[in-house]
Amino acid sequence: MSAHKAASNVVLIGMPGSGKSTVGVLLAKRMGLGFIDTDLLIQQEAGRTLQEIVDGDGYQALRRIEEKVLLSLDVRGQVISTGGSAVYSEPAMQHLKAGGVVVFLDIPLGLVLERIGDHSARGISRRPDQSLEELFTERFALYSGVADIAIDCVGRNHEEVCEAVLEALAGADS
Ligand SMILES: Nc1ncnc2c1ncn2[C@@H]1O[C@H](COP(=O)(O)OP(=O)(O)O)[C@@H](O)[C@H]1O
Ligand SMILES: O=C(O)C1=C[C@@H](OP(=O)(O)O)[C@@H](O)[C@H](O)C1
Ligand SMILES: [Mg+2]
Repeated sequence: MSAHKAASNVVLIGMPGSGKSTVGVLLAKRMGLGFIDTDLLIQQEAGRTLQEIVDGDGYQALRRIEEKVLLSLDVRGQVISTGGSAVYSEPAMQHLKAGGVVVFLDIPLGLVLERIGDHSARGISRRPDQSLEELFTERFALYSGVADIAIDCVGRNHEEVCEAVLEALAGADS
C-alpha cells in the first residue's frame, strides 16, 4: 500500500503565514476529510489565547503545551493544520508522521513578513533575541527535514496551493 493510503491524515507544516490554516480548510473540503487546527486545540487546552500564553509564561511554555496537544492527537481522516512552532518537537512530529503525510507549505521570508504583518500580536514562539530572519533559517531546515512533501507556494493563491498539494499527494500515491 502507498504511503498516502496507509496514512490517512494530511498534516500541514510551515512558517506562520504560509497558509496552513486557510489552505487546510480548502484541502479538507476537496478531499472529503475533517479539519483540525491545532492552534485552536492549544487555546482550548490552556484556556488562553496563544499570545496570552507567550506573554504570560514565555515562548517555551507555548511549545510545551503544543507538544502535549500534538502527542495526544489520535485521529484519522483529518487535514491537520499545525502551528509554525510544531516542528520543534521531534516526538510530536514523529507521531504526526506515523499517522499521516506531512506537507511543508514553503514560502520565502519576504512573504512571511508581508502576510503576518505586525507579528507582535501573533503569538510567535521564538527567543526574544531571535530575529525573524534567524527564526526563518532555523525553521526552514527543520520543516524540510521532516516533510514528506514540500510545496513551493510562491506565485500561487490559496486555491492553487490546494491544487498543488492534491497533485503532490496523488503523485505520492501512485
Ligand atoms: N497562497 C496564498 N496567497 C495569498 N495569501 C495567502 C496564501 N496563503 C495564505 N495567505 C494569507 O496569509 C495569511 C495567513 O494565512 P494562514 O492560513 O493563517 O497561515 P498559517 O496558518 O500558516 O499561519 C492569511 O491572511 C491568508 O489569507
Ligand atoms: O510560528 C509560531 O511560532 C507560531 C505560529 C502560530 O500558528 P500559525 O503558524 O498558524 O500562524 C501559533 O502556533 C503560535 O502562535 C506559534
Ligand atoms: Mg494557522
